[in-house]
Amino acid sequence: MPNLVEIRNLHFAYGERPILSELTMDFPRGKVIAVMGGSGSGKTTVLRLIGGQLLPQAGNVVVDGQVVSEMDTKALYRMRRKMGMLFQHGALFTDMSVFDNVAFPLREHTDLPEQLIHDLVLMKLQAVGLRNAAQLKPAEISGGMARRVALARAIALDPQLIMYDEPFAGLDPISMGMTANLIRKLNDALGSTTILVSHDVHESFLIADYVYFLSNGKVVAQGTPAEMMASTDPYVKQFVHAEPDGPVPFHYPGKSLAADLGLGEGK
Ligand SMILES: Nc1ncnc2c1ncn2[C@@H]1O[C@H](COP(=O)(O)OP(=O)(O)OP(=O)(O)O)[C@@H](O)[C@H]1O
Repeated sequence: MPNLVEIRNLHFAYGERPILSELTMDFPRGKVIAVMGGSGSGKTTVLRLIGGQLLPQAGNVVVDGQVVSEMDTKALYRMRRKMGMLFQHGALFTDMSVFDNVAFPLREHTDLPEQLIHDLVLMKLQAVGLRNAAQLKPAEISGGMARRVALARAIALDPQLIMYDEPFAGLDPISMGMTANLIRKLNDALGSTTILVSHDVHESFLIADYVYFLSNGKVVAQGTPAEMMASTDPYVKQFVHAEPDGPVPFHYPGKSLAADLGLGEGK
């Protein structure tokens, strides 16, 4: 199967509230795929469905040929071991050194001897340029460095699939560029597949092979970054060129301000 992950005709609702509908997406092996869209468009929900933390009401998520909703607990656990995740605000353990943070998944999920864990951790830290920071505590390094440590931790088990949720959030431009390059380099070095949830167009387009745009729980546009840059679709244009006005409304849907102020106009 050329795709490591496939989503087919998926519907998902939180209780009564529909979040994703008729969602079909492909995540080909070896590629970096960006999932973009405005706040609340359902991007994080897609990651949770792929990780099996949420189950769809209809349709399927297939990971490495297996339907996630049909997996038993053991199979789910096996699958998750092959996934590295870097969550939004994915914090480091503050009372542990950089070294111990990266060693954590190895100690938790494997029976490898401590000497081997030591070497593996140093290799991961070397890959993110922080081998010499191994003994520092998270409070002693910058925000950009902390993000790189979190990256090293996410790839500690050499995952087949790496999922990042807003990895650039809160970073300065230099750290952002560095993190983006690392995401691409780590994907290629590990021969893995990367799903990158972000609303940062510049960084995502630099490293992604393919881009999906979500709006209101649906794919509204997809293609290579170059295709998206050239797109005349109003949604894509608004997003790519950061235009404040367009198909994406600024206001959360509901009553009009006039109605709320009791001015009687509309609802
Ligand atoms: N546990 C939950 N229960 C009910 N609704 C939820 C829950 N988690 C998220 N939602 C809603 O689902 C919608 C999609 O959320 P999701 O986090 O997937 O969006 P997102 O595209 O990742 O947004 P952002 O970029 O702001 O993180 C939002 O409207 C959110 O309010």
